[in-house]
Amino acid sequence: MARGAGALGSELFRIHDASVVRSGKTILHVRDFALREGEHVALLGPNGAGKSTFIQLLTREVFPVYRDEPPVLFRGQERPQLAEIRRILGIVSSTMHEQIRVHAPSIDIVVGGIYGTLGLPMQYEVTEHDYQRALEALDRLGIAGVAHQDIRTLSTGQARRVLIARELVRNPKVLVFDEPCTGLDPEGMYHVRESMSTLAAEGVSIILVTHYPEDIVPAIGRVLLIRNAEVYADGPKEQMLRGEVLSDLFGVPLVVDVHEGWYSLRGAYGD
Ligand SMILES: Nc1ncnc2c1ncn2[C@@H]1O[C@H](COP(=O)(O)OP(=O)(O)OP(=O)(O)O)[C@@H](O)[C@H]1O
Repeated sequence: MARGAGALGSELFRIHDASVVRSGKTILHVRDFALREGEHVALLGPNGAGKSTFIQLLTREVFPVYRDEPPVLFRGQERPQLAEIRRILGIVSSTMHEQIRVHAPSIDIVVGGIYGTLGLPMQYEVTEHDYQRALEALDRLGIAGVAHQDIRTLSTGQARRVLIARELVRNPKVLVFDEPCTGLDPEGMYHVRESMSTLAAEGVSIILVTHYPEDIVPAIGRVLLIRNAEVYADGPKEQMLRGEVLSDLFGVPLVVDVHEGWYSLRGAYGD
């Protein structure tokens, strides 16, 4: 199995022979998958392939069909505490961005990440230490300067980074980026991809879910291709992100261009 570059820590997740069934239909089957601390992986595939279901298997939001041998393990445990998973794993998604309708300083949104609320928590007393942690998280992403600015007045790229900081504030070991560039303009995409690169370099494991090779930052060395409820291929990026492989995955003729570790995809019209 391919691994990302750099020293890898202990095993975080293992899936073996896991099937998720809905309405009598298998919507995902995973034969073998393991992720170690510090490893980065991208899940790429068409709409409805099973990518989100894969993530929900890891976060235990969906459960596989029962087998005597447990199909999903977290740090070797069959029944981990959900709070333990939540402590080490953060999720950044475009849908969360859509939920931000309040006018609030960015730092309050980040402090909310400590308590699991969207803005400042009502039932807890926020401490000076919480604000300090929030400021550090914003600073890691290069946007400490917007801490006291209303999140609704930020550019899309800045606002998305505030949401990344909201996850980062709990110091997760793994960050899931679920279609993180959906709805962003080029400035937003640039900064979100840059943030993924920065965090990967700092040793946070990145699990990226995407439809686009452009999101797969150079630090991510391993790609799982998901199609028709199965892991169609799992291996080094250089082997997975090839024109003929992706043409087969998406069912249309595609060409892949590579420039200094960044990949892009275009249609092979008339080729
Ligand atoms: N409760 C359910 N009952 C029946 N089918 C379901 C149910 N939940 C999900 N599915 C189906 O399972 C399949 C996999 O869904 P999933 O959301 O994991 O795909 P995805 O690869 O994340 O798609 P997208 O790229 O569009 O987000 C889809 O075809 C979906 O319609």
